[in-house]
Amino acid sequence: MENRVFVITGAAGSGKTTIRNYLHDRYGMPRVITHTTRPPRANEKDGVDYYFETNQSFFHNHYLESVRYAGNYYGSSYEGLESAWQKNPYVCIVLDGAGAVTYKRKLGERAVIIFLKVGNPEVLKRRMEGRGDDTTMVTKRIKSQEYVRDLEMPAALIGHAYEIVNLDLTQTKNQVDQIVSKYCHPNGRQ
Ligand SMILES: Nc1nc2c(ncn2[C@@H]2O[C@H](COP(=O)(O)OP(=O)(O)O)[C@@H](O)[C@H]2O)c(=O)[nH]1
Ligand SMILES: Nc1ncnc2c1ncn2[C@@H]1O[C@H](COP(=O)(O)OP(=O)(O)O)[C@@H](O)[C@H]1O
Repeated sequence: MENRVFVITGAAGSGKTTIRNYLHDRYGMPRVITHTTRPPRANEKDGVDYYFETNQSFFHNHYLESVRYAGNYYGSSYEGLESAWQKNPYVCIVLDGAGAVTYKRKLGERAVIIFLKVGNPEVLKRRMEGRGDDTTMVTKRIKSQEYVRDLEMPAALIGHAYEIVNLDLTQTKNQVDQIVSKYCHPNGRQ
């Protein structure tokens, strides 16, 4: 059985974390935890949501890829991916658009990319506020070029990624189920 990493990408508030948690809860896929210098949100825990780093400690890790997003660093390590694959051949990770492109380029067929789209930026803003994000952070995020870039699927992924419009969550989960069923069969064969 070939290892796969389901990469969930899209703009802030598009539902990436929600779908990552769905893949974990419904299919038992381990979540690859990434590293960031962004301060934790009120409900976030170190080692669960992210490995929270300082501007110094961030650079002590060995990254498969890393990016700067809205003024903070984010990176995913080879070790994190390998250790998730040791637990299960199917794992999931949340990345920005640039990270998703790098995963596709480096991992080829082993990276299954799902781009979540929400056409209306007002809906995204409401979702970020609704989950309790700090208002100043939301304003900064929306002004960042990375946020604007991730509203659309990266050109390099067109034809190499699945796109789901995440408005109705039940429909989104059904579409995710259809994608997963192409790779994971109940009897364990691909
Ligand atoms: N390339 C890359 N992007 C990451 C990594 N970890 C998180 N991200 C992305 O960084 C962006 C900002 O994440 P976050 O601050 O948690 O905000 P959120 O998207 O509003 O939940 C999101 O697009 C995440 O998918 C990583 O290791 N590498
Ligand atoms: N289809 C949906 N309809 C309404 N709310 C949603 C939907 N998908 C996710 N949400 C909510 O929107 C907020 C942002 O989702 P989240 O998964 O944290 O996004 P991201 O990780 O992409 O920033 C959360 O409060 C989440 O519960």
